[in-house]
Parts: sequence; C-alpha cells; structure tokens
Amino acid sequence: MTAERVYGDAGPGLGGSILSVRDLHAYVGQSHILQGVSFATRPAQVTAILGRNGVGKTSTLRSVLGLMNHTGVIEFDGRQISSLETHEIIRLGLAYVPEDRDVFHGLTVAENLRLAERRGLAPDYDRVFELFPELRNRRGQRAGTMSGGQQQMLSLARALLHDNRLMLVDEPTKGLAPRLVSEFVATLEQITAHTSVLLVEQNLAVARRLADHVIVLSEGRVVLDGAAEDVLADDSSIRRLLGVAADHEEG
Ligand SMILES: Nc1ncnc2c1ncn2[C@@H]1O[C@H](COP(=O)(O)OP(=O)(O)OP(=O)(O)O)[C@@H](O)[C@H]1O
Repeated sequence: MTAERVYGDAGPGLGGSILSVRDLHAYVGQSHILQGVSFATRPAQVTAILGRNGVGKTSTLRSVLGLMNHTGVIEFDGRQISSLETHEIIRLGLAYVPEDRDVFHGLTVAENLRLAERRGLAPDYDRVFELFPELRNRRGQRAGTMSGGQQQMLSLARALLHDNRLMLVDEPTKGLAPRLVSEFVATLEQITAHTSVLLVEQNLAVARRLADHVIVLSEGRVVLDGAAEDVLADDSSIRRLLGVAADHEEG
C-alpha cells in the first residue's frame, strides 16, 4: 500500500536516506496495528510522523527499534536491520527518546546520565550541558523531584550524550505547559540543526516549526507523504486526518 498522496519526490527508497521502511506490518496479539507502512527519511532533515491517536505512530518507532513484532524491510544506512536485536540497532547510531520519558525517578540527574553512557564511547557532557545548562546545576537532584519539562530535558540529554545518525523522538512536547513548549522547541531546533530526526508530534505548531518532511498515518497506513510546507498547507486533508485545521496553532 502506498500513500494516497505523495508530494514531490519523497517516495520510499529515496537514495541516500538514513532510514528506509518498506511494507512494515506490526502486530500486538491478534491486532494488525501497522498495515504496510512505507516511507524514507531524508538526509539531515526532520521527518515528522503525524496522525490521530492510535493510528500507529509510536508502533512505527518501536518496530524500527525491534521492540515490536513486525514484518517488512527496514534499512538503516543501507543495512537491513529488521532482524537485529534492539541493542544492536542502537549501537549502529540510533537514539530513542520515548514518549514516557525514560528517566529513573529515584536516581539523580548525574546518575541518569551516567547510565546512558555507552561502553567504549566517550560521552559528550560539554554538548549536553551547553544545550541544557539547567541540568548542570541540578546534577545532584533526584529526577523524580523535577518538573515534567526538566525530566523531558534529561530524557533528551541521555540520548545526546553520544553522536547518533538518527534520533527517534516520540511526542517530546506532550504534557508540557504552553510556555515550556516554545522554550523546548527552541532547544530541539538546535539539536535538529545537526542531527537527523524522526519525530512523532501531535502539536501541529511544533511540527510546522521543526519538520522538513511530513508523513501522515491513518489506521496503520501512510496516507500523506511530502515536504512539510506542502503537506501542512493541505487544509482539507489535515482537517480530515488530524481533526484540526492546518493553520491551527497550538502551544
Ligand atoms: N502493547 C500494546 N497492547 C495492546 N495494544 C497496543 C499495544 N501497543 C499498541 N497498541 C494499539 O495499537 C494501536 C496503535 O498504537 P500506537 O501507540 O502506535 O498509536 P499512536 O498513533 O502512537 O497513538 P498515540 O498518539 O495515542 O500515542 C492503538 O490502537 C493501540 O491501542
């Protein structure tokens, strides 16, 4: 199944793309969650996956990471990774920032960061503290006592300790107060300036600010795929598929 509308040249299997997904099917028990998802990220760009609740956005990220039962072809840097274990996939240079913020509440900021260090690689604490100066000041604080926004920063910081070819980031602004969303997006903009990102995002204003390329999922399938400015300008499709107007600004 191909997208119902493809804008420009964003078809699956695009030459030079870091991640290419073809005919991805994923299952939870008897439920057929992803029903032939195909797309390719573009080099050095932010690809946003949009869609209503439950359409399979998180399942797409989890399948790429080998965390979900799936079939199909997933290529990372030209290498087929569908049959690899998650730890092998991560080691190829893929970072995951999950929706539920993978911080250890009982551990301090410094301990959370130390646990994210990868064996044999030098962690880049300078980069992390430059992006998140507040975390330097809170090194001794238990993560569970920090605000949602601060925990989200820590979750991102854990992924940024090492260089990655691609970051998979799931709804980073979810649950953040509107005032914090804008601040957080500014930090994400700095990160996306030099790292390719596959971003799941429900907030259209955030997608508009960060995404170069957009795919829209509906019922486990890609239904729109193209340059962000083209896809997000298609008001009737956005209204139908996301339930909001394309010019709706939130947060
Ligand atoms: N572990 C699971 N057990 C049962 N159902 C699941 C599981 N994981 C996903 N699903 C179902 O698969 C469908 C897709 O879920 P997924 O989380 O991928 O959607 P989503 O687009 O990310 O939604 P949301 O925006 O709500 O996070 C949903 O109907 C969800 O209930």
